[in-house]
Amino acid sequence: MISWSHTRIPSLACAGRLTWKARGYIYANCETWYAIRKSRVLDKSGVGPQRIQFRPQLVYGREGVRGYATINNDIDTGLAERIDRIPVSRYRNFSIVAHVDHGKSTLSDRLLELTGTIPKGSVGQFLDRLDVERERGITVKAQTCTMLYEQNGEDYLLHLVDTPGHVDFRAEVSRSYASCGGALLLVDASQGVQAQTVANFFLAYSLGLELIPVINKIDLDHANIPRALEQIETMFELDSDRAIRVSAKRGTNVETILPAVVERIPAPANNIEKSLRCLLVDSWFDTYLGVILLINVVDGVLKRGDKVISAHSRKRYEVKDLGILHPDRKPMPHLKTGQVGYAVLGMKTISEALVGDTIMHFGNEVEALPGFEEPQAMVFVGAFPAEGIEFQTIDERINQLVLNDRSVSIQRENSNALGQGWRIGFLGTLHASVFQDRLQQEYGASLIITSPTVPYKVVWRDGQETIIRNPDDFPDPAIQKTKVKDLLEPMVKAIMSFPQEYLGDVIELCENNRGTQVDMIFLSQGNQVLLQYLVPTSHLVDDFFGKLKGLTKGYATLDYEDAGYQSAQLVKMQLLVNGNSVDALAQVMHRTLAERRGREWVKRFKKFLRAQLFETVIQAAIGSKIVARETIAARRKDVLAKLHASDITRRQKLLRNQKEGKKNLRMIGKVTIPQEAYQGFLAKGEPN
Ligand SMILES: Nc1nc2c(ncn2[C@@H]2O[C@H](COP(=O)(O)OP(=O)(O)OP(=O)(O)O)[C@@H](O)[C@H]2O)c(=O)[nH]1
Repeated sequence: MISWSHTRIPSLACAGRLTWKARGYIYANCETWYAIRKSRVLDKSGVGPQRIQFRPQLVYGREGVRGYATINNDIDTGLAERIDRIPVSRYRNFSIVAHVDHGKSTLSDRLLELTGTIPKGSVGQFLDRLDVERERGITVKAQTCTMLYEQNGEDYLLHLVDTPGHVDFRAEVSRSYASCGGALLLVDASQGVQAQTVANFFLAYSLGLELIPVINKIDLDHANIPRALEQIETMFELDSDRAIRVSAKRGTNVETILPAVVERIPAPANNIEKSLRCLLVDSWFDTYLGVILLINVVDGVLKRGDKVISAHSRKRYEVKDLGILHPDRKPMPHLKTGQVGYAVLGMKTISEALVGDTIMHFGNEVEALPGFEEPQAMVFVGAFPAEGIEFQTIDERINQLVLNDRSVSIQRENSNALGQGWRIGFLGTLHASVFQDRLQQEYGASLIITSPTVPYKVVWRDGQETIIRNPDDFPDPAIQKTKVKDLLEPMVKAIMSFPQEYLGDVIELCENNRGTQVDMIFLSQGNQVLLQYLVPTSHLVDDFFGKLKGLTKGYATLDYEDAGYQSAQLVKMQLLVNGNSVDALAQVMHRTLAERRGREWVKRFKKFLRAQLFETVIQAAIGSKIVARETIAARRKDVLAKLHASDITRRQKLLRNQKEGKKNLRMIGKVTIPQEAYQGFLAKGEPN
């Protein structure tokens, strides 16, 4: 019988020579795993490599096999000197931007292979390191990688950023643009320009980035290269003759990309003599090292042991470690102007690392860099532990996850129906579902998640403004009458792209969702339409994209941007069970939707609520006004079961007593709402 023991191994930074008994699993984080995979794994006699199996989170070997892997954490002086010899004029910082699934991560893999940064045939989509990214095939976090590229006998230092394509993660894209001189604008030849290609293009263009159009997936049978070329020319006014045609999957023609990068993307400005200014681009938490920062050295040189100060918090730190991501952390003696790399300053919590902050030399402080706007949560949900799960356990888990996803905002909340929980804010619905998946995947936690809600704004008569993230906090009609001046709802500008034949249906969908048309452009000789509508965010998060895809047989793509607040007739609808409000289910909505939704709600909740011993009344109410009502008859206990059929007086007495008893019950009794009723009501399906 095999008995497995569990051994934790130190992370790369503190590991020198790693030995383990392969009788047990060794848990390793992704980077350590990759380092082990690359290092030679030998058995005791040095014969190896042994049959060791690798998976991202796990390294394990056959029973009885002993082995060791050597992980080198010293500075690779050869590499450091090679990088040092490269002048800043031969640095190129660029990102790959595209619509979802147009092949950014696949192309990144090819470029990493071409430059020898990763071995050929590595695990696909190398820069998508999170499990959830691999499983869903989407990039959630922007990833940076340094590559060395030789051309005509000269070395170039390239910094590549693989950005997420999905609109929820747009903040990641704009942050990564800040350290880039240009971008590869990737277009799938079979799909052509899509909504997010347009949005990403305008973002890059507004920042003055040099764009190189790349047509990908030319290997596909249904690739339509002329259409893609025509679209980039008419839409973006980019010279289609200079577009590069590749198949990232097969590697066809990808070798022409890097020479174009070298030729067309400008080097970062050379400010090596200036005082140090590093822009904090990203941060993440490592159990062993604490907070790791991704920095862009805008001016000067940052060295190990340097004393630095944060422009934002004025806290002082010492540089404990720094280096490049190649693709894992490779320690270096210093990072120079134009370089993008990691730094460990000994920060204990992620809240110390404010993205957009400027790090400067202590005692030589200069003007801070402009920084970034923090992305605002666009959708909120209430989350509550399911029955049998401790609040404290999940609380720790959720906070751990938030450590690595700063864009998630979290606050504790209390519900009369579901107990203690959290109100969690996300950048969008995909972001919310990715986060839930991560929770379930990484911790196996089960949660009850309430319907998504958007942040409404209340303007009070005294001029103050409040953002309402929890529908329960929305002012009641009585308070509105006396104290509220205006109620506003958040809006988005939705950009949709789809074949023209669906135009009528899509316009109807937008109008039904209280949309206002902004613009309409016909592309590809009128075959493709680019439609822009102003839509309330609450409608967008209510599966607008799902409905759009359904109408267009999956051909439509959607992108959106924040369009501020607009005055609206808003009401809070509550669900009452025997007169008691179920706070976790309250929702704010437009007045015109209230009656229909109210009727749907009470019908739906009735389906999931089991009959009680007394009559149960389910109502949808706006303030004191009831808009819909359903009744569940009392569950009748058969009090006559043991009675002889002919005993009529006794029979009537028993029934009379039962009726009386129920009356009392109704007065004092509380409806027991099982958690499955909430779960069922909030989920999309029907009861079993
Ligand atoms: N046939 C073909 N498929 C490709 C090519 N490039 C990428 N793909 C496939 O397209 C799908 C999406 O590729 P990814 O590289 O994950 O796309 P992405 O743009 O990084 O996706 P997000 O990170 O979600 O935005 C994968 O199934 C790839 O295998 C190509 O040149 N030819």
